[in-house]
Amino acid sequence: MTLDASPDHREDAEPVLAGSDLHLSFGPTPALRGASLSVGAGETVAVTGSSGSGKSTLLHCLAGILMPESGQVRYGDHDITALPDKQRSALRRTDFGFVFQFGQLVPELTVDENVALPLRLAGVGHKEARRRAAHWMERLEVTGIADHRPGEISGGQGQRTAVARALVADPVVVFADEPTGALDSLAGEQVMTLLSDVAEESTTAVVLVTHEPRVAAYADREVVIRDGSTQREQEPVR
Ligand SMILES: Nc1ncnc2c1ncn2[C@@H]1O[C@H](COP(=O)(O)OP(=O)(O)OP(=O)(O)O)[C@@H](O)[C@H]1O
Repeated sequence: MTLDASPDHREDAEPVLAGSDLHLSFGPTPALRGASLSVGAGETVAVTGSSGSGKSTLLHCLAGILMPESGQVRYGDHDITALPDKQRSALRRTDFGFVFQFGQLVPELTVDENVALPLRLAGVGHKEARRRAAHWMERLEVTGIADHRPGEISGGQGQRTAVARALVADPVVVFADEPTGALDSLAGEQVMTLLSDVAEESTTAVVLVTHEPRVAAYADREVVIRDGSTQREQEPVR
């Protein structure tokens, strides 16, 4: 699925992705109780809130990983919540990128193989995948460790590798769940600076879950979630 998401139309354009009035419980535990969030092309939206407030659950619903019990997630012409499993999985592979708290790199593969992996899985040839991976490794400043394995690199290098991997297939939306949560502040700032620069220069929309105000400050907008309900939208405090 390809969306027209020119950066020139960021301000007024339809959101690229919009979840509205999402509800989801895990057994007796309500995780989302009326959560809404939209993100536009080239925009970074931070989801903040205390532990257990529903941030990750909201991200997972927006990304089509979890199905809400009610509410909609619009992506282009689709309601993701109405798509069959197979189509939602395909959409995640082709249109979305993911960065998690612990990079979740494949330990047996080198940095450049990890970055190229989404392209290889999508059937892109070896040479072309390496070429495109090299571009993103340079952009995320991990070229010097291209032939290292995840066990041989620092946490910050690992997260920058994970960001390069999330971006390598030119996703429309990147979902980042506490991408700096396991890093010291300097390494975290480097990851966030690079991620927000890339989003700013491109049409990539970023949904960023964080409990750290310093990380949320990199976003264009902040959505606060409390007890499963999104509270208000605000400019992040810088
Ligand atoms: N798989 C699950 N099974 C049962 N309960 C869950 C599950 N995932 C989340 N929950 C519950 O749903 C609520 C919201 O959890 P969620 O992980 O979305 O919060 P969060 O804001 O991301 O928290 P944190 O900042 O601690 O990661 C919590 O009460 C949590 O215990």
